[in-house]
Amino acid sequence: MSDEAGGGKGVSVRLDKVSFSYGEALFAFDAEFTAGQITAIMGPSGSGKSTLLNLVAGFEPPRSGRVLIGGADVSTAPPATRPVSMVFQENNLFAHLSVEQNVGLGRSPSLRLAEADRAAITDALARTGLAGKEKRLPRELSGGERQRVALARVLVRDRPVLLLDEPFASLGPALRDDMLDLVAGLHAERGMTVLFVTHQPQDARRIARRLVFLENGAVAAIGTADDFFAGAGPEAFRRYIGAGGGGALSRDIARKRT
Ligand SMILES: Nc1ncnc2c1ncn2[C@@H]1O[C@H](COP(=O)(O)OP(=O)(O)OP(=O)(O)O)[C@@H](O)[C@H]1O
Repeated sequence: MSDEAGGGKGVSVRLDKVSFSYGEALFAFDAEFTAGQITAIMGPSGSGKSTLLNLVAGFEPPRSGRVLIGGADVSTAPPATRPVSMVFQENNLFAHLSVEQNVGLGRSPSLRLAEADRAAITDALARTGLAGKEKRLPRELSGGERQRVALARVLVRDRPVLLLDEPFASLGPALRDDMLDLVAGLHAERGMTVLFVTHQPQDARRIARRLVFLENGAVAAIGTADDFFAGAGPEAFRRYIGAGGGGALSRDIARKRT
């Protein structure tokens, strides 16, 4: 498991009494994500996992409360100005741009690239196993390769916060493990703060130290992944992952009042 490794370059992410709504769907998030750690965000479909990431990324503005990144209030800051990279399940790439151009966007939105940028892109492509595929278009890649391109872009952007919204959900188990190991390797080297939305318990266990469990648009519990998977999470979590009931709530897992 990778955690607190690297140069400690990650910064904390805090949702301070954030409220938000999509019509009748209400959200109330109050949570802190520790700098430099990988936190898995789990919860039933519709519980608000993507919404939470969108609030951090700035794709949605809070109705009230504050979003703090590295202690700075970014609640009204546009997405492009936030110190954040994000990888989605799909559609991370521009279809008409080559692999190297898609990665280059991580350095310059206008693709005006200096020599140092080009060197960083070449390095990122090598590190993600994409050397030789620089000129291909996204449609000429496999699903796993496309996600590698997205991770190469994360590498060249080098932001202190990485948001992963089920990035490997459509990949098979072995490939998913490879990709998770790649993320863990990047994290070990860069020490960024990672918020990792996943429905897969084994994926959370593989790379996350902490776990945040959402229910009905709010944080229901926070604790270490080890405690959650040792059966100490709330019953709703055990139901969610399909484990049997029973077991007391660990004192190390803070159950949130909703
Ligand atoms: N753009 C939107 N407009 C209106 N409602 C939305 C929008 N995005 C999400 N919702 C609603 O908000 C709720 C939370 O959605 P969200 O995508 O955050 O859940 P999730 O936990 O990520 O779910 P899943 O595991 O299925 O991806 C759902 O009821 C969803 O229908």
